[in-house]
Amino acid sequence: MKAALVQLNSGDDPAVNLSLTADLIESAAEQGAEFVLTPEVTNCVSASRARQNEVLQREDEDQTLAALRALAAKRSIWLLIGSLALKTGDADGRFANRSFLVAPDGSVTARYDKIHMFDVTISDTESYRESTGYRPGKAAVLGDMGQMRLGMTICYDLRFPRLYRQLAQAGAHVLSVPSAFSPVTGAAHWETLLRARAIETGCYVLAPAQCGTHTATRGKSRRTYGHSLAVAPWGKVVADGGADPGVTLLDLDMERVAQARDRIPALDHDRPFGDPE
Ligand SMILES: O=C(O)CNC(=O)[C@H](CS)NC(=O)CCC(=O)C(=O)O
Repeated sequence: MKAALVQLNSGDDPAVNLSLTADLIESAAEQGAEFVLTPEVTNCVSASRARQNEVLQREDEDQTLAALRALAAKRSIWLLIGSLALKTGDADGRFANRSFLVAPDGSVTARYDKIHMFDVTISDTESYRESTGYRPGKAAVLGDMGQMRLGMTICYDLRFPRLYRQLAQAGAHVLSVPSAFSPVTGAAHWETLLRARAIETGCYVLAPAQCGTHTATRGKSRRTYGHSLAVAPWGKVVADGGADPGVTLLDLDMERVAQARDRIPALDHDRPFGDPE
């Protein structure tokens, strides 16, 4: 199966982001992609709670979701919408950071809310408090794509290997990690962590990413690392989206999943052990 990673530089206007995203998905489909993946917060990258309250919608009213479902159906492709920022109706006003797996008939077959929140101080000038704006999900999700199963994760989840192991042991062949990684941690950790998750699980790892400089909030712009990556089950990087928005194609070969697991059956070799003595 041919897959495509869509790399975006989403701003804080969902209508503009939708139009750019749809163009890139169309281009991927033109080039033969049957499975297209977009990054975390495809619909809106903004650090302004006021702006988010103004432009974000609930899932049942969200224009991006409706339009991308229609596009998947029109092109008859599988589509992973890496995530959408959505209103939830919760009393505390927090949003959901939710990933959608859309089938070629346009139906949503799986949805996953990001579990691990990026509440991190990277340096004196750079910190993130994701849990202020978003409510964390509580459940791991495996999407059914017929011949293969997709373990759905988002961005900072990447640092929690237990989630990936459980998804693989529950049947995942492919793991999605749509992201908006920081440039600093991206340069230091991104490729290594993605390759490790692929090697540990014998899964393909598909990580479409946000890139570049995003809309500024109170004079402070946010930057993301780019380099959408695809890693094969033996650990080789088979696609790299570079620094700019665009589409990167790759082949998914389920034989390679079986081969990697035959050679190193570590997924079946867990043994019980107690707390460290
Ligand atoms: O802010 C939003 O609207 C959506 N959420 C994100 O972009 C999140 C929280 S700021 N980004 C990450 O998880 C980056 C993780 C990362 O960079 C690392 O693990 O090193």
